[in-house]
Amino acid sequence: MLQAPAVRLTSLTQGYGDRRIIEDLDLCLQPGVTGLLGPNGAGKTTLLRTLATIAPPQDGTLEFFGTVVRSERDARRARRRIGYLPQDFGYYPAFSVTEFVRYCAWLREVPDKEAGPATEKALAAVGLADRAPDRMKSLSGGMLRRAGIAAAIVGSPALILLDEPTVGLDPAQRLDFRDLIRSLAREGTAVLLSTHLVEDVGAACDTVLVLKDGQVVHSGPPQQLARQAAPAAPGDSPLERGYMTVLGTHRPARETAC
Ligand SMILES: Nc1ncnc2c1ncn2[C@@H]1O[C@H](COP(=O)(O)OP(=O)(O)OP(=O)(O)O)[C@@H](O)[C@H]1O
Repeated sequence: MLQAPAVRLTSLTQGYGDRRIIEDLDLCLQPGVTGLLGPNGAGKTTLLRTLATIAPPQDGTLEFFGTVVRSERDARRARRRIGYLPQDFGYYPAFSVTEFVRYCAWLREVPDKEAGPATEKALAAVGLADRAPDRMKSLSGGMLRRAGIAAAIVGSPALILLDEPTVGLDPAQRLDFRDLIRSLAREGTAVLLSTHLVEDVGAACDTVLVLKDGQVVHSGPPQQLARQAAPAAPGDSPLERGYMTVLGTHRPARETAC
């Protein structure tokens, strides 16, 4: 039997008040790493917040692992399986790194017995085991970001939403981060990675979505995006040129991968 996709959006409309940011969007996410590229203001964060069930859709259907979200109760149930790293995440400065990640595990209702080992595992995965007892306020910007990544992956959620997770990471940590999300994907996790770093997408993603004005204008493997590159398109790599090319042409394409 075919497995239900991690996420299925049908005719999603989302915005702020009367302002529509995303309109009539269909989208399907499978296990693996999906990169989400798009210019500033394209609607990436709006999409991630919707998938994190922070803001209910203005219209359309949101489905996780085959179950449609129809109520706050459904949303809460879905949230147990979703790890989310917002672009700007809040934390109590006086919390230790362990307390912060454990608190995020508690918010996601990771069972008490599992929360301790899961916290240790998540901190080890982002290379922060040695800073576990330190206060959050003592971390550097890149370390804070890694603590946020640990909070998103703690308890092994089946769907992980990451909003610009590699901002502030040094090159070695970015390479480790790519390894981390690839290994999560191998275990069957669906990872949605919103980023402006095209090379992260080329190195770590199975699929790339390009969002422009709230519409998916390209969907497919990174190699396919690279093949779109027009000879005169700006960029330092085929993938960057392909990205710039599809942004320039803006052909709305329905995402129908599953
Ligand atoms: N809370 C809000 N209230 C009103 N408008 C908002 C709000 N948050 C975002 N917007 C608007 O929604 C649009 C999409 O913003 P969003 O943050 O989703 O884009 P993005 O693709 O994540 O951009 P960036 O790459 O700059 O992070 C923008 O025009 C933005 O001004």
